[in-house]
Amino acid sequence: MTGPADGTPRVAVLGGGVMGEALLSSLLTAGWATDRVEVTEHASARAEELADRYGVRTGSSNAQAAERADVVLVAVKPNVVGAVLDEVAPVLRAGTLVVSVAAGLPLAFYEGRLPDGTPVVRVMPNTPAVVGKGASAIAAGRHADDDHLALVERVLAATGLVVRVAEKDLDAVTAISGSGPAYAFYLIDAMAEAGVLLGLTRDLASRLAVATVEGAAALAAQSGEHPVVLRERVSSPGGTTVAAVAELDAHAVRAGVVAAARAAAERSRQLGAQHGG
Ligand SMILES: NC(=O)C1=CN([C@@H]2O[C@H](COP(=O)(O)OP(=O)(O)OC[C@H]3O[C@@H](n4cnc5c(N)ncnc54)[C@H](OP(=O)(O)O)[C@@H]3O)[C@@H](O)[C@H]2O)C=CC1
Ligand SMILES: O=C(O)[C@@H]1CCC=N1
Repeated sequence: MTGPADGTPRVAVLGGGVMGEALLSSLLTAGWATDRVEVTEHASARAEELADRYGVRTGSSNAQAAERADVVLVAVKPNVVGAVLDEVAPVLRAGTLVVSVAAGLPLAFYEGRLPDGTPVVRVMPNTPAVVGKGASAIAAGRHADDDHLALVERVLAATGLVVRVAEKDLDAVTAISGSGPAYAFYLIDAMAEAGVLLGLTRDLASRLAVATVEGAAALAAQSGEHPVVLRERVSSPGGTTVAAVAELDAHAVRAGVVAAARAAAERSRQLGAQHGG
């Protein structure tokens, strides 16, 4: 693995949007010095905002940033990835690791556009990475070895859980953890709205909903018990919870979650076919 004397590879984050900023912030939290990270953005106002907030170099040239980098993190929308790869491919130094968070696009798409032998790793992160509570899955391309995966794990160290998967599983991962925070926010919003309907103030209902979902997730994680067991423990015979869960079943909420995840996985496959062909 190439890298400077201090062992910290130089990273270029291409695309400083929601996910690019999350990765930038986690790199700095993981100990990267500000002069080892740079970000490209084509909107100059956003580039300035990131430079001010994080003290890193920002610019608009993907090629210049990639040329200097040991690790190139692609964090643009799937429909822009092809153009960005065409910009950076001619200047990549041998051994530079390319890492992409784009949904759907297969590793073969990157390998076909980058110099032969370029190591590529796909990552599916999620937005709770911003608070160190993310869940990411990583999959290695043909030329990426264990050291490359270990480096990606180091890059993601401050984002939360990181798991290694086979590429074939990434559409499913995208449907569960990539898009999943939106399902949880949907539930939080619905619970808060219900609280308002029942007469609570919006502020109180929101705080209770957030703390309850956070607490339930922490209990599930720490106890290691099956969610059904944890749900049964909340459900007194003839009590309030069984009455509520019967309504969730009657409204097919479980089937709705399954259908939502299937739709997300299918959309991930479509994005790959649409922009990665
Ligand atoms: N958001 C999420 O929860 C997750 C997103 N992802 C993936 O992350 C990637 C980025 O998504 P997200 O951060 O949400 O999207 P954003 O739109 O927030 O970020 C993309 C950023 O890239 C900038 N950009 C566009 N074209 C270029 C270019 N040619 N060179 C440099 N920068 C450019 C955009 O600027 P401008 O807005 O001015 O066009 C924007 O700031 C996507 O591929 C997505 O699939 C993966 C997992 C989760
Ligand atoms: O909605 C999207 O396409 C991206 C990928 C996973 C989460 N957000």
